[in-house]
Amino acid sequence: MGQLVDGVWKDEWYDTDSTGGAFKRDESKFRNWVTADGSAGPTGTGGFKAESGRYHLYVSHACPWAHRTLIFRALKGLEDHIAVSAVHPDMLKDGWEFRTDFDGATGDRQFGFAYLREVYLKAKPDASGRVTVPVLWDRQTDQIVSNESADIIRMFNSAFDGVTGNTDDYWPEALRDRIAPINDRIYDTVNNGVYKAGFATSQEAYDKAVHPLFDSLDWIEGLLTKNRYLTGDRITEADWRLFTTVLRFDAVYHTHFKCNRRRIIDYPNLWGWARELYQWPGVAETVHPDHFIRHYYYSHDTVNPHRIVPIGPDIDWSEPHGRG
Ligand SMILES: N[C@@H](CCC(=O)N[C@@H](CS)C(=O)NCC(=O)O)C(=O)O
Repeated sequence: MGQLVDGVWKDEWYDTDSTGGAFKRDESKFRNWVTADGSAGPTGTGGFKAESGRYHLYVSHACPWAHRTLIFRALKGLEDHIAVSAVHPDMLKDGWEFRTDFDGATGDRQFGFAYLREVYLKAKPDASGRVTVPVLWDRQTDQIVSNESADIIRMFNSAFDGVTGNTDDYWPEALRDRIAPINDRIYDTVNNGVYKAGFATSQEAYDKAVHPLFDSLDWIEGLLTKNRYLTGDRITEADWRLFTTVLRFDAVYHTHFKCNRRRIIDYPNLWGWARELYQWPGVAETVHPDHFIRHYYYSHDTVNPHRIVPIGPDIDWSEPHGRG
């Protein structure tokens, strides 16, 4: 894996020497918003009106951040309006690639590029930073709208309602004060927490990540004992943001990232909740375990140098969830 420095690709792993062994995630660099009328969103510049066929989404089926955007695309009926290209699960010295020799890896359906970094360079020839998925591309102005999944799911939640007629709302006004702090804790300790534990190169950095991770899973189990969903009886973006990490936990993070105090199936309420979300209409079709199992065990050679993909647990996601 590598990154761009002033438009030039450098094959570099995360530098954890300067941070006491701790993994620090880069800030996303493209933060514009698609809105119903093209007015500016909370960050960036305006000019990105919600229109059918105008935007293209680049994802990896391995990536939990990109997976959120695919789930919102499905929940909001955007499949016919926003096309998708999916990278190959192996992320090696050239970063994400558009090879097609893996089921579900589509190649670059817009430009026929070989590497995702070419998409970044097309938008900004002197781009610097990590080349990450997801990326939302504007075909009309030929630029990246956003590479921040948390923003993209909010755009998908409402911007295209006039195009699709789907007004389902996962960021309801009345619950925002409840959702935001739950998102913050789950982002830091769970979504990003598994990466901080897994990419740590010192015991101290690992310990600092793994304890808050399991404290949060215990706290979430408590919430789901009382409530059907994280904020009560209504499913919100907080649930979907957590789901993509939970989905990968037992097969990948438990082993590969050493998050092995408990498995998700050891938490009865969290496990039932996870099955309910998996069984939600349209969601199972967005789940590609072959991509995420292959990606993590095969791509991170500092974590798993021999690239052996372990046998993995038998998990039945279609078992009735009993959350009714
Ligand atoms: N904040 C970003 C994070 C995206 C991200 O880190 N994606 C990972 C894949 S799971 C990636 O593309 N990493 C490539 C790299 O760091 O070089 C978001 O949520 O959209």
